[in-house]
Amino acid sequence: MTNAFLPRFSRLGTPLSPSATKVMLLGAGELGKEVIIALQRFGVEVIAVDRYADAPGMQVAHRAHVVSMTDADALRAVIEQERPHLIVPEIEAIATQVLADVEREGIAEVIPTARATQLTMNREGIRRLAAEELGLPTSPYAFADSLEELQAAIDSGIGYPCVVKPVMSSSGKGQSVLRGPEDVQTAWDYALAGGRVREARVIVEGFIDFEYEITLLTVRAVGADGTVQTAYCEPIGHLQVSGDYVESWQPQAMAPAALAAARDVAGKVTAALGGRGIFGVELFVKGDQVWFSEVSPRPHDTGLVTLASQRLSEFELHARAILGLPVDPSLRRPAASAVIYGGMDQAGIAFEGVAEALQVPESDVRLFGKPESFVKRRMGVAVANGDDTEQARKRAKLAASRVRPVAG
Ligand SMILES: Nc1ncnc2c1ncn2[C@@H]1O[C@H](COP(=O)(O)OP(=O)(O)OP(=O)(O)O)[C@@H](O)[C@H]1O
Ligand SMILES: NCC(=O)N[C@@H]1O[C@H](COP(=O)([O-])[O-])[C@@H](O)[C@H]1O
Ligand SMILES: [Mg+2]
Repeated sequence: MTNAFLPRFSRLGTPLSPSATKVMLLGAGELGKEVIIALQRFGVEVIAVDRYADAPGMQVAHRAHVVSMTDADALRAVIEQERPHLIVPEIEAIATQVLADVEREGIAEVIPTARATQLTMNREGIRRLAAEELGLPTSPYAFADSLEELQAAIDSGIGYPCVVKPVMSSSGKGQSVLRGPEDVQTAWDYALAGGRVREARVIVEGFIDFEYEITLLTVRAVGADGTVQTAYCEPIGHLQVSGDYVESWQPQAMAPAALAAARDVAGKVTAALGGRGIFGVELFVKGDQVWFSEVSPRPHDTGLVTLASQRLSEFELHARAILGLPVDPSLRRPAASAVIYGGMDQAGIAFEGVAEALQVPESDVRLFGKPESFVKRRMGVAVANGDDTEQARKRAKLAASRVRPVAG
């Protein structure tokens, strides 16, 4: 399966002509926007799909469709209408059975594989694969379908502190840390409200008292000998607030043994998911010890830092890998990223202070162009280079702080 479609890409077509190499992005947020730009630099014809109009990626794609991607019939219809060669999921909330069907029927290749998207959209799928099939170190965990089951799981081994998350959620939605029995009811209610689907199922994880956490961007791409090979970017350190990333930097210094363990875990989990493309492997680290947390079979938000740090950003690496082209994961210069939030609930906001932000040495700003702002919606990011990550972090934070969202 992996190589079946590759011969098509030994040549790249002309967009909007019969020879076009056509790629459909399912999800067209800030990460997809950068992937689309990278694909278009190779003359790929790109179709962006998302649940709302004027999503960031739609603004740079050849065509766009507004589709509820969790609606299997609607998703199937847009795929049949467009007939892309490659389907590139950019978010988790997708009717993944449709992806499995179109892959099996040979209609399109799914990046990295339909199975990878199915396993990672639900925390249970990826956690059982990693811990039970691959034997990778993870936090202790259990699944629960009711408040009583949750309490029983905590009492019979997970203990406190622990973390409760809906099995289907992302960006920290519905997630909370429990310090004692008094927190269980609140955590359960919060998880039910924050899940992506109306499913009352949660994972409860033992709290890992890590020193730092990283994203290890791992690329599976076709090498010179025609087989898929694995390449690792330098580790990305990041800071999360309420389960959502606010700052990231690269490289994160690691003890050699911890780095080796991190690569080992990332290599095993990405090999099990298969296919081509970039993966964001999330790991917790303490000393030489490494725990697998989760993996995105697509570019990772903390990887926005690679826009400044690497010769090829994670988005360019993804584009190359999926097209069967060679990759280079090397770091160019230490860098950091800092998130710019909307700060208000309003459509069509504006941004002041960009000129002042760009006065910061070696800085850059990306404004995603999301049509509607929410207080905690990520609307942009500042990135900056430095002689080391400490300097880069200071610069990125300073640049981000100078960008002021204002009512349009
Ligand atoms: N078991 C744990 N022990 C300690 N910290 C944890 C644990 N699980 C999650 N966290 C913290 O919460 C953050 C978010 O968790 P996780 O990645 O599982 O959520 P998510 O909703 O999938 O977020 P995203 O979609 O942004 O990756 C982690 O990066 C980490 O900082
Ligand atoms: N952690 C996953 C992640 O960062 N995904 C990125 O955020 C967008 C959704 O943003 P929105 O919620 O503001 O629409 C997604 O489309 C993707 O680019
Ligand atoms: Mg995560």
